[in-house]
Amino acid sequence: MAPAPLLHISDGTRFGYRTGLPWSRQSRCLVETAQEITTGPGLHLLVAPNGTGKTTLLRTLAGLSRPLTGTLKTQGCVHYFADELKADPEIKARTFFRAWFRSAALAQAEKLAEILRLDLNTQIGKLSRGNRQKVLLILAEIKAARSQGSVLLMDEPLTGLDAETRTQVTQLWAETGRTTVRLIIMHELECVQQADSLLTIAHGKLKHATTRTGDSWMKTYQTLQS
Ligand SMILES: Nc1ncnc2c1ncn2[C@@H]1O[C@H](COP(=O)(O)OP(=O)(O)OP(=O)(O)O)[C@@H](O)[C@H]1O
Repeated sequence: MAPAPLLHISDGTRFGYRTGLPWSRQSRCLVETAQEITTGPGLHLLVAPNGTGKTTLLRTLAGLSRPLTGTLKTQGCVHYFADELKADPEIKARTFFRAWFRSAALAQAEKLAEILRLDLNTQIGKLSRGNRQKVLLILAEIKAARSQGSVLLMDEPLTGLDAETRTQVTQLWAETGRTTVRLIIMHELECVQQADSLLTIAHGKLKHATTRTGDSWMKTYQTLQS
């Protein structure tokens, strides 16, 4: 059996970007860990104000850039999804899924489309923003489910979805895929009933809460930010 997926960030790891010419590179740190952080299978939310470095952090965890200092460890198959679906606008959603999946996986994708009220016969370019996000969400779910232990990193996948769908999706995340580490950047914390932890960036430090403060993750977020 494959080991459980996990995500580990050592204490003192710094995330940011490098500027300047190769012989005079300068590092700009956006966020650093104030504690060692380990997340196992479950739903983990990354919520922080605009411009604090969430996307930079997620891209670094996905291996698309290096941390400025420190070490990261991911165990499992890492899937990273940026905030917008990149696909040929002329193909129908159904054709898109047929290109990715076969048999049982395709049936799961079609089932999920039905649950989320996505019309598979519309060209991707003619879908609304929210409906395009559903295509991305379904792709992510099925890809993660097909791997033996996945680390699923998603950047604002709920943007553009209506309130009912947001609640539906966050419930689905909480109830399914206990073999997947999901780290999700979002701003829509009010729609989350269940999650396993919350990460936030406050004053340049990455903070991690594994239990709720009070009766909501929103309250936990406010406490960590204060
Ligand atoms: N390679 C780079 N070169 C220059 N600036 C950069 C680079 N990477 C990130 N930044 C800057 O760092 C800041 C944080 O960016 P990032 O996209 O990680 O924030 P964010 O928290 O995801 O923001 P938002 O919530 O608005 O999506 C931004 O001001 C961005 O322009």
